[in-house]
Amino acid sequence: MDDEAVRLAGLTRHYGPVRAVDGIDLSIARGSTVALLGPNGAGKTTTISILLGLAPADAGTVSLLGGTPAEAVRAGLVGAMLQGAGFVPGATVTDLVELARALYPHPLDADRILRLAGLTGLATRRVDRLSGGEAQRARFAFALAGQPDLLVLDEPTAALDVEGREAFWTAIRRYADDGHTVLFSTHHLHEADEYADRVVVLAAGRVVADGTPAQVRALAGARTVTFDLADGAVDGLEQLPAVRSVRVRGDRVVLITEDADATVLALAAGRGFRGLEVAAPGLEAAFRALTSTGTEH
Ligand SMILES: Nc1ncnc2c1ncn2[C@@H]1O[C@H](COP(=O)(O)OP(=O)(O)OP(=O)(O)O)[C@@H](O)[C@H]1O
Repeated sequence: MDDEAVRLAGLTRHYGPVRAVDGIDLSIARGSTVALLGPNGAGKTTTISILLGLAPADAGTVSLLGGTPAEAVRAGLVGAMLQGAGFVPGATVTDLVELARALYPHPLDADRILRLAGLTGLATRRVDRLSGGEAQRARFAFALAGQPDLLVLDEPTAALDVEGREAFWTAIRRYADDGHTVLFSTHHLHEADEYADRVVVLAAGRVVADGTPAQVRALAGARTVTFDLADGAVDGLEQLPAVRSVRVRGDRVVLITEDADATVLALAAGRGFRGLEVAAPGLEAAFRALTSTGTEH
């Protein structure tokens, strides 16, 4: 059996001048839980839509569980929870669950679906009368119903309160522990860190970091150290401890470091400088800077 659940190659999608997805290559192993982490507009939803066969790509290919997205969906191998997906008005939660079960060859038991999604007490409630968080749980129930090999969740916890989030992640963990593949998108580093075994960071339609939660957390802790060089000598700056990138603009130097204290101490021991500033560049800027390695003048 193919051990890849998802393979994206050279995926590209433009909206006019906007490069929503800009050449994404990604392979996801079966059984893994992968977070797509990125700020607003990073391209998460577009990537997920193309991956599921819901939107076309301008270029590139998608393979899901060894087939095309349409084949994988038709075979009932994929379940998805999309942002703001609508419901049939007037249907109850149970109707929704039964509809979802009817679409798949090996659905979960209806009671189990309701329990996993935290909807047992709301089984007879009309879906158009659910709160935002409850509706999100109903979308989760729909995604889970067919017991899909691959579960794709676009910002699944967006409308959930703290309790709802905890229950949701407990259910996801249980599902992933049964050997299923889970791909979810999020804005929140802590969610990616805590619940994924691999974190893929997107910014401006590109993969800018890809690693274990610990690796991505280390990158997220990066700082910029900015200063004017007293003697103008830029040689050796990239050798300072913990430095990941060096940018020089005239006399002004911007270092990205994973340990600002160590970098500044070594800098101070070796050379003169003025106007030192240390700042947290924010996740996106840190990831971008860290992925453009080396010295830039
Ligand atoms: N239908 C569309 N028409 C025009 N531009 C679009 C369309 N859909 C997305 N975009 C643009 O493509 C880029 C990527 O959007 P996308 O929704 O994929 O990002 P995202 O990472 O999911 O963001 P968010 O976290 O805000 O949902 C953004 O600049 C967005 O404005």
